[in-house]
Parts: sequence; C-alpha cells; structure tokens
Amino acid sequence: MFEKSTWIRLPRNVVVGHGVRSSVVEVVDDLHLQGRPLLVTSPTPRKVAADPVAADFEAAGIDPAIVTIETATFDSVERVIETAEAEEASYLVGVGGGKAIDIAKMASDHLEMGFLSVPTAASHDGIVSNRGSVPEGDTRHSVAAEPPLAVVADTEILAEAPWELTTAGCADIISNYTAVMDWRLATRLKDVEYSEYAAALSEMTAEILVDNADLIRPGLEESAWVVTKALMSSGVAMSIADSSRPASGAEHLFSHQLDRLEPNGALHGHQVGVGSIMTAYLHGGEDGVWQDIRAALASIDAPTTAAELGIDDETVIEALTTCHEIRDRYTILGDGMNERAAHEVARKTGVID
Ligand SMILES: NC(=O)C1=CN([C@@H]2O[C@H](COP(=O)(O)OP(=O)(O)OC[C@H]3O[C@@H](n4cnc5c(N)ncnc54)[C@H](O)[C@@H]3O)[C@@H](O)[C@H]2O)C=CC1
Ligand SMILES: O=C(CO)COP(=O)(O)O
Ligand SMILES: [Zn+2]
Repeated sequence: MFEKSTWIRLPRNVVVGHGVRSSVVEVVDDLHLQGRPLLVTSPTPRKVAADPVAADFEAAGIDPAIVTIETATFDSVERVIETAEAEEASYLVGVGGGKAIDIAKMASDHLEMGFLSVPTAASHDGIVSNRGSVPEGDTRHSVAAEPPLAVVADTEILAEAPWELTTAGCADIISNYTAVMDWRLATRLKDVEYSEYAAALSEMTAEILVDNADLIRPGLEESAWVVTKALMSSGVAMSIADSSRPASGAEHLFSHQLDRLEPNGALHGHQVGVGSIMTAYLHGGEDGVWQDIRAALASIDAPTTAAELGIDDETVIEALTTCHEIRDRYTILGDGMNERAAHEVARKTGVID
C-alpha cells in the first residue's frame, strides 16, 4: 500500500525587483491581512528599509508598530513576542539581513501569526525558507519554523547594500554543491530521507549562479537580481525537502562551529564557502571539483582562505576536527577528522599556509 505524503509550505507571493519596497502594503492587502503589522528589524536595515515601509503603511492608513533588535538571540525573539502582544499586532514583517528575518520567523512561529520577509541584503538563503536559525546554547544550525507568507525583495535596496553581503549570498549558494554531495552520501550510507527534486533544484541553482558569475559585479542591480533569485530557489529547495539538507552539509557544520569558536568571525556565507572548498576536496580528492568551487568563489570576490575570513589557522583546524559533533547530520566528515588529516586538507586547498 502507498502511504507516503508530503506537505510543502511555500510563500504565496514572491515580489522581486526595482523599487518593490513600496509594494509591501499592496502585498498585505492581497493576502487579506487585517490589523496592525509589527516590523521586526535591526539598526541599519531600519534606516534603509523599515522606516520607509512604516511610512508606506501610515500613508495607507495603517498604524505599524516597530521593534529594533540588536542581537540574534532568544532574548530578542522573546522581546518581539512581548512587543507583538503589547502592541496587539496581527502579523509580522521581518526587515533586514538573515538574523532579523530569522528572529521574525521564530517569533511568528511562536505567535502563530503570519509574517512577511523583506530582505535588505542578498546574503543568505533563509529569505524564503521554512527554517529559522537563532543560536541557543551550543546550537547554531536552523530548525523548522514558519515560512513567510510573502517575500518582497527590492533589488534597488539589495544592490546598495555592502558588496560583501552579496558575495556572502553567492557563497551560500555555491556551497549547495557540497551540501548535495553530503546528502547523497548520507542517503547511500545511512538511508536518510532524500528528495531528488530538492537536490536537483539546489544543484541547478548553484550552476545557474556560477554560469552567470560574470554578471555579478558591485553596484550592478542586475547582480542583486541574479543572486536574489538563486537565494529564493535554494530556500524553496529546503522547503520542498522540509530540511536544510539541500543547502547545508559539512561546510555548514564547519561554519556553525566557527561561529561558536569565534563569535565575531566572518559572514555566514563566506564561512560556508571556504568550508565547501575543503569538503569538496574530501569528496573528490585532487581531481574533484574543489578547484572549480574555489575559482567560482574567487571570481565573485568571496574569501577562499582563513586569512581572508580573518580567522586563524588553529581555529580552522579545531572547527574541522570537532564540527561533526554539533548535529545529527551524516556528512563526508563521518565520525570526525583527526588533526593531521585536517591540516592536510586545509593546506592542500590553500585555506591555510
Ligand atoms: N533560516 C535559514 O534558512 C537560514 C538562515 N541563515 C542565517 O542567516 C544569518 C546570516 O545572515 P546575514 O545576513 O549574513 O547576517 P546578518 O543578519 O547579521 O547581517 C549582516 C550585517 O549586515 C547588515 N545589513 C543588512 N542589510 C544591510 C544593508 N542594506 N545595508 C547595510 N548593512 C546591512 C546587518 O545589519 C548586519 O550587521 C546566519 O545567522 C545564518 O545562520 C542563513 C541561511 C539560511
Ligand atoms: O544556512 C542554511 C542553508 O544555507 C541553513 O542550514 P543549517 O540548517 O545548517 O542552519
Ligand atoms: Zn547557509
């Protein structure tokens, strides 16, 4: 008897393009959302987008509340929940980078309220996903959460954001290559649940981005367009799989461990990109695709070495040798690398000297 079933939760409206920030109110109307919005943002994104979105709401006769969070913590999620209750908000609008959007996502999950995702940086593929990642204790990786009802991604705002945020988004996408390799390996060795559609979408997204790498240049709004569309489709792959597997393998374990060892390290996307160079080497050895991954990262100005990440060599080795422990996710790291092997892969791939 066939007893399989699936429930894929995706945004109903995805609006991307020049000046679409001013469409947030129209999108809210299209979703038949009533009552008061609570805008969840952080200091710079507030100036860049949340204050203008609030002004758009006011012009439409809707009185928005706004909360500015400084850190990506569960205290911030708690503050958003309390503000939503105190201000009698009916839905949330997350405006900012990955952390502000993840906090809005986690709070909306708790409040059982819808939320809109309004990214101000093309820096991560959580813009659309049904995953939220807020550090809790030793945990850094994402957990299941509410997907956005809608995404409004204004390429004018995204193109004006610091260039390194866009290159971080590209690297988060390029890392899909190794995430899918790890997923396939885990399926073969551990029989983990696998979706061929989600894996194919994730790989195709990385391929399209790499094929269009020459369009990805600072100050070009078209770059924001190409990268944002890739981030969306990578997020959709995670929602189809109902797991971050299509976009997160050992390279993400490495980055999550760096976040624990070096909380003021580099951007998420940049760390996973460097991780991906090394885990591609572990998958394919000398003749594998690690050099292609490194070349793709270098071509869009993303870091390819520990020095470029601003992280010392010892921390890279510690992260490589311990990160398999941080989550129950089988990857090419298996039951862990020893220190000599970690030095070998980091040196052979040029990540450390
Ligand atoms: N939920 C999910 O599925 C996923 C979640 N993530 C999470 O997202 C986070 C990474 O996101 P990021 O955006 O890299 O970090 P972030 O949210 O800390 O943003 C990085 C910095 O960029 C600033 N910023 C944002 N927009 C700006 C603009 N337009 N102009 C000037 N500055 C701007 C922010 O204020 C912040 O200081 C990590 O916590 C990661 O785990 C990443 C991928 C997927
Ligand atoms: O960053 C992500 C995908 O790019 C989410 O992955 P994690 O589940 O490892 O946090
Ligand atoms: Zn990521």
